[in-house]
Amino acid sequence: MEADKITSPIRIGTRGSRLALWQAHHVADKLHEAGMEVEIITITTKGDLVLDKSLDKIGAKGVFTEELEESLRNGSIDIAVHSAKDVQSTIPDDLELLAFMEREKVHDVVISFNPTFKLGEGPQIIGTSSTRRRSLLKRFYPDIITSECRGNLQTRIQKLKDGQYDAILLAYAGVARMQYDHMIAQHLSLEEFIPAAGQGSVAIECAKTLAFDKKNALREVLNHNETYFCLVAERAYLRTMEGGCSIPSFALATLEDNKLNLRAGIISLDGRDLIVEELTGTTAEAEAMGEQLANVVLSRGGDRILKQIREEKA
Ligand SMILES: NCc1[nH]cc(CCC(=O)O)c1CC(=O)O
Repeated sequence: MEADKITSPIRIGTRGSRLALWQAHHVADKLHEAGMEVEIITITTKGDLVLDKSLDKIGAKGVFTEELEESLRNGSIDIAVHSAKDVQSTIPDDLELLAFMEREKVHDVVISFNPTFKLGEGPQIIGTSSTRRRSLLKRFYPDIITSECRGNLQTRIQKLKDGQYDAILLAYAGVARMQYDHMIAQHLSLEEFIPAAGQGSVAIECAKTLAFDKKNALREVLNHNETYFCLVAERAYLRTMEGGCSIPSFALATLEDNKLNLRAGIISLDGRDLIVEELTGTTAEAEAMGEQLANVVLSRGGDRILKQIREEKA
């Protein structure tokens, strides 16, 4: 079936945060350009409701995805749109990731109302809810005090405005998409702050039972091949590390001249123990590279860090 032969509107399921809606509209625009009718359906997830707990304490996997996945199963939506970073490393058997959209810049940024703010200059309180960012801050800026900062981007920026922190750390992608660029005080280097697997890309999920022709038409319009291979590698790494967002692991794949490069690692919660390894291969090896690199990281001390994190959390 060609795109122009799909007659009923594609029902796009999304969370209700402004960033989620931006992503859903981004998908809708692409499908529309390709001649498809679309409908956006907003669904509230547990991650949107429970704002007083750190993500690693809510515990359940897929706090931002569960309700959307239920809607895919019962057929009330055709596709679910997620920040790729928020999608569990293993998705349920009856669902599949249909596409990864072209990535935005992948790095983290410092957001502050003080335009001359720089990390590490004097005593500072930094808001972040990510164990990865917290651990990396402790390593590279040992004098910094980190403080929980959850909620959607608007909520976090409001907390910053209220004076709860001197600055907060966010992914550039969300900041750019919400047009908060003017509040960026510092761009963090990819050498030190390796992003979380999937950061900056939008993932499209569907039920395996979605009509074959519909899947093909959607994939054709929404998938970005280069991004796809990078995310396959990063997500294979995450899965093999037994990731989940509570583990401070990170992975960044890049593709240049048909060579896939994967840099990934893990850091202890106190920031003292950092392991970063790197691998180069072909796009056909993306999945295997992720698995292999995870095993290298595990064998070079990653298993020790994971064990220590599990003990600290227990
Ligand atoms: N877990 C929250 C989340 N999921 C995706 C993004 C940012 C945009 C992206 O990486 O696609 C964010 C916020 C952040 O980390 O700043």
